[in-house]
Amino acid sequence: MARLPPGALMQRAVAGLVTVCTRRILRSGGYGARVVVLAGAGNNGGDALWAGARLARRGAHADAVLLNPEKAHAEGLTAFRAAGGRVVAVADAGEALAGADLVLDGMLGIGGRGGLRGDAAALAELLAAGRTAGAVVAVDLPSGVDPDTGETPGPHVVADHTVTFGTGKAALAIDPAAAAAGVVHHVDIGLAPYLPEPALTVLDDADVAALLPDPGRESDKYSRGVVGVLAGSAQFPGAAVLAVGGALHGGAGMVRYAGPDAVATEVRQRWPEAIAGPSPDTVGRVQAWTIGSGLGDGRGADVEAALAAGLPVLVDADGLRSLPSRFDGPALLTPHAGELARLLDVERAEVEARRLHHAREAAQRWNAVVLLKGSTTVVAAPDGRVRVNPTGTSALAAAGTGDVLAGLAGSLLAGRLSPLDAGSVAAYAHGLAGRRAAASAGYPSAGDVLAELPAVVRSLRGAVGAG
Ligand SMILES: NC(=O)C1=CN([C@@H]2O[C@H](COP(=O)(O)OP(=O)(O)OC[C@H]3O[C@@H](n4cnc5c(N)ncnc54)[C@H](OP(=O)(O)O)[C@@H]3O)[C@@H](O)[C@H]2O)[C@@H](O)CC1
Ligand SMILES: Nc1ncnc2c1ncn2[C@@H]1O[C@H](COP(=O)(O)OP(=O)(O)O)[C@@H](O)[C@H]1O
Ligand SMILES: [K+]
Repeated sequence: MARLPPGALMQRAVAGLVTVCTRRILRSGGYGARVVVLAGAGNNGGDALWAGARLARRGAHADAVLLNPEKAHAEGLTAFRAAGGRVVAVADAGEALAGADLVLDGMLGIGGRGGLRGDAAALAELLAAGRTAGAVVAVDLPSGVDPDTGETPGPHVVADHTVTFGTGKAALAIDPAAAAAGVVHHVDIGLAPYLPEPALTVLDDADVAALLPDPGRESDKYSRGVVGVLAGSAQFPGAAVLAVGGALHGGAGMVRYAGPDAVATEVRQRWPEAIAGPSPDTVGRVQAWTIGSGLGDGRGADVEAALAAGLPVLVDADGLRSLPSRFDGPALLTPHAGELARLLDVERAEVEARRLHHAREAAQRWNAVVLLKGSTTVVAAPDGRVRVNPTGTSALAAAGTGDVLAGLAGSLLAGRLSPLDAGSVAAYAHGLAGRRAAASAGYPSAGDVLAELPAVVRSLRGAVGAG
């Protein structure tokens, strides 16, 4: 803002917002459309009023509801009125919304804190009650969500689309706020050279492709990394089969399974390429351990033996009951919300409401990377770096998919990825496998997800031309 004429950034944002509305949402391109602008007192309201003005100039019929008429964005309001826009009282908002084709939610943007109050909350309530048939387009963010955490501290707008400016925001990536954003459209307003290091990042195909291990010409099965899997039990033998399956597709040169004979037999039957032995001490040397999926109770000594090796470790599920007070080597913990709630002694709902906060807190407390699973997978490192996985799908909400993820991420650890990279790359590939599995199986099982991993890895590696 300091380097540009006043209002220039806002005009860039507004131009992008109007383009999305006219090209992607309003079939008529704006002409004849009924637009309702909900405008708060800040610049978010300014964006929405300017957009309303531009749409009115294209032939839309535009109404604006001002939350705080004395403090409304002055230039935006003048432009809106000059273009033929009409200001309606909050009390008449219901009628205007009922006939709208497009609602521009400009109540609150990145300046909002603490959920909507008063008239703003009442307007969000009208939208939630289905009082408009129009598309709800949030300007920058759905009003009322917390911009930087993905939390929804109170009433908020639930949008069909969000047009966001300059850079992504945590609220657009992390549930529950992200669930309120609908389809997200990014508008570049030229901020990139001036932005600081991001507080969190979202990987894309090319990032993941660059991180995936690439077997060199002179690699052998040991140099590619050997992963040990301490998982499964008489009660949950399938967890061992699925975790070993995930591990076999994550690039490690060998998978060693440690567990009871009966389970090892099932593992070998499904995966003859896996090596098996009864315990971590006897199964042979590894470069990383995946510990815990379906392990059940009473294997504390085995867990301790695997942890004592001082190698990079992934700890999942039942293994999370035997954590040391702090890790001093590379560690990746993969709890779901219920498991993290137990670790932190809070309610599960609290973890789901504040995913970023709780993942960060656990990462600090255990000095480990924490991959919190669920509708948004958040991977938080103790040094403060956070990655949010963009590929998740509720198709993964099926028993055993977590075991596949644990094996896959452990394999990447053995391939010498850092816990942050291993966790975020595994979550990314796992999400894509879930999507592919849903496309072919409808309601995929964990086995279906596992079966798609090779195609996912092949296509990601193809993205960098790997052989
Ligand atoms: N930065 C950029 O480069 C660009 C930014 N741009 C745009 O600016 C937006 C940010 O604008 P902003 O900073 O004026 O804040 P904004 O989101 O309008 O909210 C502040 C107002 O809300 C009020 N308020 C707060 N909490 C509330 C609550 N819970 N319930 C009710 N009211 C509440 C608060 O009142 P106060 O607390 O001060 O009394 C104040 O009046 C950004 O999201 C983007 O759209 C673009 O133009 C492109 C360039
Ligand atoms: N609603 C959802 N949206 C996206 N992913 C989900 C959802 N629910 C669960 N998942 C994913 O499914 C997997 C389930 O793992 P987990 O809870 O450990 O199950 P299990 O122990 O049965 O394998 C995780 O990768 C998690 O992120
Ligand atoms: K908004």
